[in-house]
Amino acid sequence: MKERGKIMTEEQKTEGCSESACSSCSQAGSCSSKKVDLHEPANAHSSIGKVIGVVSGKGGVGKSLVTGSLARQMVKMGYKVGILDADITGPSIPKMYGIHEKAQGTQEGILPRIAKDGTKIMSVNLLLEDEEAPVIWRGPVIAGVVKQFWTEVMWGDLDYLFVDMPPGTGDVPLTVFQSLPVDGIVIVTSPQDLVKMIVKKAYGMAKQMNIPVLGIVENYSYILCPDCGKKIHIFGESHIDEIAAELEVPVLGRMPLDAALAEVVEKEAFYEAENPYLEVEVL
Ligand SMILES: Nc1ncnc2c1ncn2[C@@H]1O[C@H](COP(=O)(O)OP(=O)(O)OP(=O)(O)O)[C@@H](O)[C@H]1O
Repeated sequence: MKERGKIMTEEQKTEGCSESACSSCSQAGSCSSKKVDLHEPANAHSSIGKVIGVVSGKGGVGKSLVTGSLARQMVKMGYKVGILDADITGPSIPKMYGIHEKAQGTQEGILPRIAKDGTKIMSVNLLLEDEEAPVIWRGPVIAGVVKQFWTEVMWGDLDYLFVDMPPGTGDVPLTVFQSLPVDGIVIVTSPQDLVKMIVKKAYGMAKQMNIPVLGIVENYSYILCPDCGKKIHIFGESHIDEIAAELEVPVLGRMPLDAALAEVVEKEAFYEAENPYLEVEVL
């Protein structure tokens, strides 16, 4: 199926035939170019409503914080939520939620850890002997682990599974997009001009994989002066509206650098985090 150096889109996987053409084609029975579904089956003990990827074109823009915030929002609305930490070399989700115990396994799969607000979490840090040990694995091994977080983790009943992706458009996002039935992605960005190009790369990748972009979140948009309440745009003027209009996707929030959010992460108590800057109803 794979062509060297090319991402295969859903259309390309059918090698030129459209799905609707298949049913009326005289060679339908013997044809080898039928649409191939590369999605891996979830674990038999998982029943997952929507899978939402949280991506960023570059590192450090607050992707994990946004993943957690989206999860919190859905938990507060009464949904059953999980977070699959696909950021294998820089996992931060378990620590944010104060989880340091290892995940347990049974004959049938691996059990995610459950945070104090009920969010189910799986991360490589829940499997490593020493959570501070670096993960020095090659791309295909990392991608394989992410796939196992889908096929071997017993997620149970979830309305939403958020996938905290590693930054960029490398091996792991590609594996996630190809192997998991991702319903949509949220792109996290920061205000610098350079980011425009980077957002377009993340958007372009999702587009090529036929995955809807649900919206963009701009982080580090401003700081609020504690004395006069004025918004100070430390990274310069925002380009988010321009980008969103060009790509025809909604802006889901503009987050300031916020001491309360930083504190709840430092306290490892994200299960009680409030993020009032995201305008997300239902994803
Ligand atoms: N709006 C914010 N206000 C305060 N602190 C923030 C904000 N956004 C992110 N941070 C803090 O900045 C740090 C980096 O954020 P985070 O880990 O979410 O980034 P990331 O994009 O996931 O990073 P990486 O690309 O390395 O995975 C964290 O300590 C986080 O708590």
